[in-house]
Amino acid sequence: MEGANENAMMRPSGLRKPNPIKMPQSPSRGLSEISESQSNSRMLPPPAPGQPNGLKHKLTGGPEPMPKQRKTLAEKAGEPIGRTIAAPPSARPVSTSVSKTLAQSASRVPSALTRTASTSNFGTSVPYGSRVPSAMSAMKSYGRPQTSNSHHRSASHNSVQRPATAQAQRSASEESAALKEKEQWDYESRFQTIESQFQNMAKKVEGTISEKEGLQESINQFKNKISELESIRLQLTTNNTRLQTELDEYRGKLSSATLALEECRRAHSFEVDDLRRKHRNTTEDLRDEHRRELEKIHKENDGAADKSRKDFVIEVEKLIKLHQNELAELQRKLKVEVEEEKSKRAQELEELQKQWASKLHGVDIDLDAKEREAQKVRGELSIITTDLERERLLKTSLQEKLSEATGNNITLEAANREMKAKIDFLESDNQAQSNSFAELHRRMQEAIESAAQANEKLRVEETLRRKLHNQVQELKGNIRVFCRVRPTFASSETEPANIAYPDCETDSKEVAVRGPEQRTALGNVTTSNNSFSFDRVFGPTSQNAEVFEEISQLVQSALDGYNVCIFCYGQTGSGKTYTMSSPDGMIPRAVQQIYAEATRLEEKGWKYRMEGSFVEVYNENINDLLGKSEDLDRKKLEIRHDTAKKQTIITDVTTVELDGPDRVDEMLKRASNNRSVAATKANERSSRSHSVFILKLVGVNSITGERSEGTLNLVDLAGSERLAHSQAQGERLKETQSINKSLSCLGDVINALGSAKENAHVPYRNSKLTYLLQYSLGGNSKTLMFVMVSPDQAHLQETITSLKFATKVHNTHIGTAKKQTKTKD
Ligand SMILES: Nc1ncnc2c1ncn2[C@@H]1O[C@H](COP(=O)(O)OP(=O)(O)OP(=O)(O)O)[C@@H](O)[C@H]1O
Repeated sequence: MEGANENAMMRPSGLRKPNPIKMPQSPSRGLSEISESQSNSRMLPPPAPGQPNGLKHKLTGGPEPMPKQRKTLAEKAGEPIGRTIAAPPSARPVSTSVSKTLAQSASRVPSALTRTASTSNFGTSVPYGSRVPSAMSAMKSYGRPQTSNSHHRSASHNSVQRPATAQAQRSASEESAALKEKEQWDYESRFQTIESQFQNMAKKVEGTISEKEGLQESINQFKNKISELESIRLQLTTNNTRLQTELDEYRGKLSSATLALEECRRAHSFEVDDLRRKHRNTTEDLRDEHRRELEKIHKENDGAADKSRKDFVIEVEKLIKLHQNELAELQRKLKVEVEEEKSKRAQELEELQKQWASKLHGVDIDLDAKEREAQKVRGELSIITTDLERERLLKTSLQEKLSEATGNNITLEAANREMKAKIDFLESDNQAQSNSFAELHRRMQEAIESAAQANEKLRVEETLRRKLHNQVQELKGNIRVFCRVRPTFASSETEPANIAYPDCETDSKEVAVRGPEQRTALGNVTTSNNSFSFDRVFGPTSQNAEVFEEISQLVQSALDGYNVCIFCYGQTGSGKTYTMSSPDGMIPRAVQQIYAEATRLEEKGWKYRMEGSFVEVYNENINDLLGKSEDLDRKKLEIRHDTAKKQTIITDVTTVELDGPDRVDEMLKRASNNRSVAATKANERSSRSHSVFILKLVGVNSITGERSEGTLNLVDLAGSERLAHSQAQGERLKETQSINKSLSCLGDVINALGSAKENAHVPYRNSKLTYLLQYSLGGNSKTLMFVMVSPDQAHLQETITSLKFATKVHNTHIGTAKKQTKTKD
């Protein structure tokens, strides 16, 4: 039993398990200590008779040597461990199955020989504990489950658990024995480790040997194959020689056969030529015979052919008709299709045209936009070019100025030097200069003060002048009458009337007109002497300037804030328009004077604003002479009165701000043009309507705070000839009637104004003219009437009538005029 245990305890390395201390062992523990390799060695079959272990050596085929007798642990206890491991037993039992597998694998691995060579020295070249990569990889590829390290780890693990089991079984009192036992177990674990390492190495050696065997086997196989191939080669060489001989024989036969064939071919060609010749002759004979027979048949068949031809023609005609019908049908269908196609195409074309047109339109728009952009760019370019040119010019001028300035600078420097010299000179007498400067300053102050006093005096005097002026005007009467006789024309067909100016050298207030001859009942011819007296009489030689001098006082009154009305009365052609609206007439002169006076008054603190409008009263309608000519007699203008402000307003009338004397010329021209356009409808429009030039003057004195609002009305009345004398009819009659009415109303108004009764009714509303001039006639205004007289004998009666009417006006005394002024609070 002990011997069996000893065998079981034998390790593959040949080392015995140390067992110096007798320990009770359990069967399970003994089993756990048996390694796989041990198990394998124990499972080997019993050795055959005559063989040490019953196995044959794989390479040599000889009997497997008996495993070396291993020393017991007690025997090896004194030997060093490293030596035992470094020199493992050369002959190790090898597992047959493993060797076979390795040999088979080696035949598949090309580098097996190399590896075999390297592994042959493994036992001596690989030190303890080192890893051999090739051996390891080989082992891995053969499906070995564990590396030497892992095996080592499991062994270590077992060694740790074992003392714990032993410790559980020992008694607590034998501590020293336990210590010894522990040391012994340490040795045990070390032996186990060494054992497992040995096993790994043995396995590696086994693998290498198997590889070697496999390779040897392969070499033998190759050798066999080479000998086989050598025998095949020898056989083929023999065959080749035989075949070469045969080939030579066949070549000889072939040349003889070729010669025979050539001869046959020649003979055959001769035969063929003969046959061809014969055939040609035969063919010719047959053709002649056939031609003859054909001619014969033709002759026989001509009749039948005619008939069949006719049938054929009929058939063809039928077919043609059928074909034509089909063709017509097809043409009709084709036409319909063509029509449909055409309409379809036309629609498509239309759509395309529309699309194209829209595209074209878009392109046009784009083009326009581009063109505009181009124009804009061109404009900008031209502006830039202009700017550039200007800049260039500026640069040139600046350069010139610079050179000039440089010159000036030099001059100034020279002057400066001169001045410095002068200053140096003057500084020498500085005190005297200062005194004289102070004296000069004092004198200047005195002069300024006296100028201010003078200005103040002037303002006071201006106010006084206005007062005195008004008093003078009042003394003269608020309605004055001037008479003007126009010169006779050389071209005049009538005799001049007998008009005398008795006091033309002195006062020029009287005019004497010798009346027409009258025959008395006794047959005597007498003439009446009509003498008239007015505020002023202007003879035919008088000029507009002279006339204006007299009325300029009234214009001044308008500036001073009075309503002034100057009107011309007289028959057609007596010179009313000439006096009023000619280039040097009253209207332009009045405006010029107003401007001159307004400018003069500016230094006295007055600032004037002037507005002008020009209307006509025609057939009791108000027309705007500064408006559109086509609006004449169509556009209705209304007269409104502001009773509080005593002002007259005409609705929708054109008002022009007269910011310069030239503007009045424009106004007069425009009015004249409008009237001439209207004259095409009714002859001599200016003669048949009253024109009223209205100039509103608003002045403000910024020093005194005074404010004045005056109106200057310059009225050119229509011709005053009597209805009986004018012999007018139709439209002209209507015109004349309205003129006479308005003139009559004017007389009535003046008469009413001159009546002694206070607050007497003044019939302004009876005519448009008097209604328009309501605030310019009467107590609150200054009125001047020009009675214009024709010097012609033919107009004598009208002249006397006009002069009588003027005398009536002159004899009217109108109340005191009131100034339209306001003062600042
Ligand atoms: N003082 C004058 N000196 C020179 N020519 C004059 C004078 N007065 C009038 N005339 C001329 O006499 C003509 C008629 O004058 P004007 O047209 O002024 O008359 P009128 O009274 O305005 O006539 P109507 O009533 O038709 O307008 C014009 O050719 C004008 O130049």
